[in-house]
Amino acid sequence: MDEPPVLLRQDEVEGLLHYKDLIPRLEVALGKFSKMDSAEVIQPVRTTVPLQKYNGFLGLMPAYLVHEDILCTKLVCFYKRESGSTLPSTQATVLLFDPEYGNVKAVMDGEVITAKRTAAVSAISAKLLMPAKSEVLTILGAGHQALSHYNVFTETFSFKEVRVWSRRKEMAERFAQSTQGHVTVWESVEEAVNGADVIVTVTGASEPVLFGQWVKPGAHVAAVGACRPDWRELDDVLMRQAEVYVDSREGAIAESGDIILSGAKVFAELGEVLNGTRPALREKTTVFKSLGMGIQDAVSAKLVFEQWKSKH
Ligand SMILES: NC(=O)c1ccc[n+]([C@@H]2O[C@H](COP(=O)([O-])OP(=O)(O)OC[C@H]3O[C@@H](n4cnc5c(N)ncnc54)[C@H](O)[C@@H]3O)[C@@H](O)[C@H]2O)c1
Ligand SMILES: O=C(O)[C@@H]1CCCCN1
Repeated sequence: MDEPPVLLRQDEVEGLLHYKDLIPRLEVALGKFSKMDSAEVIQPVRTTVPLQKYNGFLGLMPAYLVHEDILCTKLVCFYKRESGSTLPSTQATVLLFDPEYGNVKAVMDGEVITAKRTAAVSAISAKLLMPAKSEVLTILGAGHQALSHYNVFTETFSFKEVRVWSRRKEMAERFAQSTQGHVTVWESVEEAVNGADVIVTVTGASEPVLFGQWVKPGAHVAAVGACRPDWRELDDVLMRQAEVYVDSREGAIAESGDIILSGAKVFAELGEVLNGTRPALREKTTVFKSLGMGIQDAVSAKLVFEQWKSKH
């Protein structure tokens, strides 16, 4: 307990955190979260501190998984950046504690954890909710989350076609050059999503970029951006015509502009589907509205720490 915390840099976390280990643990954690049992999982809705001067927020994301004895918090700054800005839109650090003594066991980069656990949860949503025969994946946005989503979606599923759109075409082209498999670049969102079975929205937009009239009936949308109550990625038509799933109802009604401003009803949490207490309406148009949860960072951090310990 008196040992100083281990410091794990981004490249170390990258080498220690793998989707095949992460996804099953996230599924267990999401299921436990949705049982709403505070003897099992304690996770307050994230606290946000506005950084108005810089168009951003500091988010504090503590969580305690009681049975697994994982106490963790992520500290994440996120910003709305102007087009062409070279500044990062997210910077995160994760602290893993010894819950008995209260000391910090590890301080680790939170960028890779945020990228991988968010994409992994979207892949869980797609596994449950995308059409049984899904051939076309469209990614809207071409940043960090776009790449982690591309990686886990192509690792987990077999799409025939992967498309990307970004508000700056050169960024979409750069993205397509950086991926292992073939990705086609599209100039408009409308064309990019035409006929798509799965659509991932990973933009920094605060106004809708995806409109319901363009979305194929029965498609699945994993909506990852727009994490403030007045920010949108999806329009009212899509929000009202889709069955809406979330990671946390409490988080969604506090933080999601797409849900609050459209008046859409939340059908279920992903954890409820995993627990079998709410159905996966795969044949309907579905939206998974992701906001991100502290327990996702906690299980990721524990995994990284276990892997690191097994090598030292
Ligand atoms: N749900 C979660 O758990 C979670 C976790 C991390 C990040 N996020 C969110 O995901 C989004 C993407 O994060 P990232 O790390 O990939 O960011 P990034 O900065 O690496 O990429 C952002 C992408 O969005 C595009 N973009 C920015 N503003 C836009 C606009 N107004 N209209 C259209 N496109 C726009 C950029 O061109 C870029 O392609 C952000 O909104 C971020 O807050 C969500
Ligand atoms: O859950 C997260 O880590 C992110 C941080 C940035 C804003 C949206 N949610």
